[in-house]
Amino acid sequence: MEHPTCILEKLKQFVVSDAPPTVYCIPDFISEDEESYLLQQVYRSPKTKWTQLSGRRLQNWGGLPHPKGMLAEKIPDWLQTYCEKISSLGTFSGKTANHVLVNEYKQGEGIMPHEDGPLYHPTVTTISLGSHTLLDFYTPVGSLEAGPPQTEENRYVFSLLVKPRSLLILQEEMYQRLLHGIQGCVQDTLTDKVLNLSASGAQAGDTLTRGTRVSLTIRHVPKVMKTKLILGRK
Ligand SMILES: O=C(O)CCC(=O)C(=O)O
Ligand SMILES: [Fe+2]
Repeated sequence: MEHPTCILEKLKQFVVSDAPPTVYCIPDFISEDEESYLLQQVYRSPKTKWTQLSGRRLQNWGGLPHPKGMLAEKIPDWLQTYCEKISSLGTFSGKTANHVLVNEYKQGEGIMPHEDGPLYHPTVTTISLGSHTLLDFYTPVGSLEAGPPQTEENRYVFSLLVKPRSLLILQEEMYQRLLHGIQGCVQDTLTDKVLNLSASGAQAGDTLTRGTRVSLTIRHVPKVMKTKLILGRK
């Protein structure tokens, strides 16, 4: 097998050079057949795996991350394959991803700007299925770059066009400092604020209509509990 750092070196061509360190956008990371297969598996999961939130629904695989440690649960083979494939790129400092969030956004749905936080290794990797989206980035509240006033609009800095079948990798400043979110809209009109326009074969002024997008957010949770602690027992 190739050494992970050599692979990460090869991935350098996919770095979005106008963005802060570091974001990789890797087009066609999976084939159309893999995309169909993964969608089939997502929708074949038991209904009870879904949690409905406002503006999206999700499946959590691998356990619930917790400051005291995640009680690890087995990740099904159809996801484990991709955890291993992505980890073999060297994305998690030699560790293997052990947590997957499946998010489903219907047309017009999104996710509020947020940070992924300290329970994860500071790398987030995302495989997109079914539709493109625009991932928007924001400076944190209280940083001096935006405003005043510190409205969401003033804190907005740029977007990335995330295509179906692509792999997105965020690390360092892109993970640790900026917030990310997805506007709940039906159409995206691309502007020069989309930093990976040309690399994704798009142009400012293009209008893209969203469909249902399913994303696989694949991460590594460093703190894992080996055994279940039985709390509150007398
Ligand atoms: O759907 C996406 O690409 C983003 C998901 C996300 O930000 C999260 O689950 O924390
Ligand atoms: Fe996130």
